[in-house]
Amino acid sequence: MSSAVVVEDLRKTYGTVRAVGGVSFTVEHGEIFALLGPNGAGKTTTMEILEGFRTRDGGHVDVLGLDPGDRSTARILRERIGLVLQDIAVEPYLTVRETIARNAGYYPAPRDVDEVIGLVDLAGQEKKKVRTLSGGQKRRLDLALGMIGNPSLLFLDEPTTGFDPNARRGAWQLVRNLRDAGTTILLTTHYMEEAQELADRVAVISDGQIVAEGTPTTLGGRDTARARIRFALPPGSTVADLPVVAEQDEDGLVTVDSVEPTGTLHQLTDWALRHGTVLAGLTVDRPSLEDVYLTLTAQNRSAPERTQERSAL
Ligand SMILES: Nc1ncnc2c1ncn2[C@@H]1O[C@H](COP(=O)(O)OP(=O)(O)OP(=O)(O)O)[C@@H](O)[C@H]1O
Repeated sequence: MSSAVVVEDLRKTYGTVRAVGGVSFTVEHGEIFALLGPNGAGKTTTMEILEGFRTRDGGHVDVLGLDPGDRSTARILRERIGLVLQDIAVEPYLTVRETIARNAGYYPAPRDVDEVIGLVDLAGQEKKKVRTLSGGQKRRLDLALGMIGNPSLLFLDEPTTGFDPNARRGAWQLVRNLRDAGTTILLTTHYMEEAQELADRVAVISDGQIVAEGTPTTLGGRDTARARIRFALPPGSTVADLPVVAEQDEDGLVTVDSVEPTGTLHQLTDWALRHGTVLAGLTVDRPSLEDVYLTLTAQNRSAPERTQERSAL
């Protein structure tokens, strides 16, 4: 079976602003794919083109075997995708149940309304008018509207913004359950933890271009990056006493960067035991997804400035 979404060399410009400058990626059936990127990177523009809400200037796009720019198949596509957008207009004077039931009527084979109310954890709130919902409850209603049509492909644009930590974890489980039941999910998020927890694969988009793509654990060489070993310098010792090269910060914490942490740790713990001391607060880390993301997007942001500096010389 072909991929759920294929994007090749997608381009979109608004006036003089290049929003998307040659983006390519694929989303396989049954996976959760996350687009990460700073404000204005081009995520929403990309999503809107895939959803059929925005025209493209160039490139090839295939969503569930259809071209979202083709008006003749727009209705078929609309029935097979679900949308959770950043700002969904809903009738404020309808109740939660009425809103979900009304949207169910737009699809040929919708999910059961009460089942969906339960899934998004709005049971007990179904008689509330939409205008009285809290921000997080409103967002859960958005999720309900995205999934009521039983879509093959669900677009989630910053799905958990405004959620408290418990609600966020609940929403993550719901999204995983949808994926496990066969729904393909394409999401944007600003929360690295969300991408780490949910995504099978991520692409980082910066200034209209994809700067890295991979699994949350391997993105940007995270898995092979140097490990960072940290601990408190034992009393009476200096960094020069340690058996490896180390740096000490003003709080007394020692940092050792290592390409081979097993051996380095062995040297350090052996040294500590021989000196009858401990490496207090010992931790071993690789760069977090956020570290990698910040490096990737900072490199991209600073590139035009460097060009300017060079040209000023
Ligand atoms: N309708 C529009 N008209 C003109 N420029 C636009 C329009 N929509 C977006 N842009 C511009 O295109 C660029 C990409 O915007 P886009 O909304 O796609 O980014 P984003 O990655 O979704 O950002 P955010 O994380 O803030 O939602 C930005 O420079 C933005 O100002």
